[in-house]
Amino acid sequence: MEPAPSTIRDDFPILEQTVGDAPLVYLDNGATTQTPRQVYEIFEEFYTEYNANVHRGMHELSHRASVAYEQAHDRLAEFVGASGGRKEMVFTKNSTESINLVAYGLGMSELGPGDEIVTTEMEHHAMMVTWQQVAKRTGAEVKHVRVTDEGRLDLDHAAELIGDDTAIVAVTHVSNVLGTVNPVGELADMAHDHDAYILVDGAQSVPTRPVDVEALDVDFLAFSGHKMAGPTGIGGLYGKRHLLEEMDPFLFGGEMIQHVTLTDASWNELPWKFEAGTPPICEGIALAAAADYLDDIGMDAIRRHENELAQYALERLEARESVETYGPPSGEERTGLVSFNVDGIHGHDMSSLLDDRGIAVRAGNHCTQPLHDWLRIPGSVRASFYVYNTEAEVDRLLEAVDAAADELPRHLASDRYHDRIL
Ligand SMILES: Cc1ncc(COP(=O)(O)O)c(CN[C@@H](CS)C(=O)O)c1O
Repeated sequence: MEPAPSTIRDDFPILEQTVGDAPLVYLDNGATTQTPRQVYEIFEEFYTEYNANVHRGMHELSHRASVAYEQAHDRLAEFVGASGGRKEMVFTKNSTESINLVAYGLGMSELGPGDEIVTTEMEHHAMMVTWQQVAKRTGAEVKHVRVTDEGRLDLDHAAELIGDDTAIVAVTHVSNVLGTVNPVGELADMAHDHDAYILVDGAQSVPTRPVDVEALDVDFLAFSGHKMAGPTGIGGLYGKRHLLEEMDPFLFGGEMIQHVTLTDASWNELPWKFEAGTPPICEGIALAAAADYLDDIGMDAIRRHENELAQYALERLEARESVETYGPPSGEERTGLVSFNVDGIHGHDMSSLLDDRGIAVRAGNHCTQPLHDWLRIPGSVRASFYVYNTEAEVDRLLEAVDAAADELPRHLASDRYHDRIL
């Protein structure tokens, strides 16, 4: 039996507040999700009972912290379907750092002139900028798979681009703007048919649907804890064990070494080789609690709930003549987000008006400027849902969108947000 959002909401006291004189409607989950008591209570337990550094102390507290931190790696490996446990799960700060770990550990060391990196037009800057910089520094060439008019990847174009010169395919699993769910298993087959690696950006998929890295046969998967009901400052990189064994670290220091002389060093075993210095210990332990929390709801139940809310919102937005929506049309499964604009109203004004009504959305380019250039818009308004959101909250959003069309002078750019880069 899937717990209803109403019972889930009891785990998120933050949602019970009012903003201005309206109950909070938090619809910015694509940026970061809220954290249930089952996760934030980990912090009190850790800092009152067993806070200590890991792998360094020969004492009880350090032992308990080390065991919990190590087991958290095993738990997150299990969460994404990795049978290799902690040997295939590196904790990082976030998806961005996970992607950069592959860029430095593999891209910078293995790519050169003649090699090609295939990515897509819908990538977040964490992928877009990282791989363009790898190309600039190695002489490799970046190619971008086109996005169709309906916001899907053009797979025929992908098949054209992925060839014998392709060294790595770097693709988002789910678009944080379009809501599109990309066929990364198919793209992995294309990459492997040409002996290329595939790195998947799972920032918006790991929190919202079942992800099985071995069934998909991806080589690397990046994700962030704060997008999956976990804390900020912790993320993960799944990597096939043999690939991580072959990769060199790019952060050096304590913890990641085995033996050090004045002139050289040998590396620690996986995953510690890639976790230099004191890690985010409690954050990692809390992330395992977040994985437990989401699994208790059920990742397929979350996928269904996300899609249902997105369809509910999209159908209603599509029905409004003054509203333009982005991504696949209603009826086609998507993740729990809808990006849109209301004719003549700047996204920042819309976001400001919604905020006045207690509704938190995001407006801007959502760290996908090339995608917005392709959409020929300066930005978009994005409502993104999670396990605790309800249809009644979508109704609040739509009522406010309708009110904006009447209340806001057209083309008035409010100065409240314009000086902020969103
Ligand atoms: C597809 C995708 N890929 C990478 C990232 C980066 O996640 P970090 O935890 O910040 O490293 C994000 C984060 N997107 C947020 C912040 S820009 C959004 O509002 O859409 C993402 O959506």
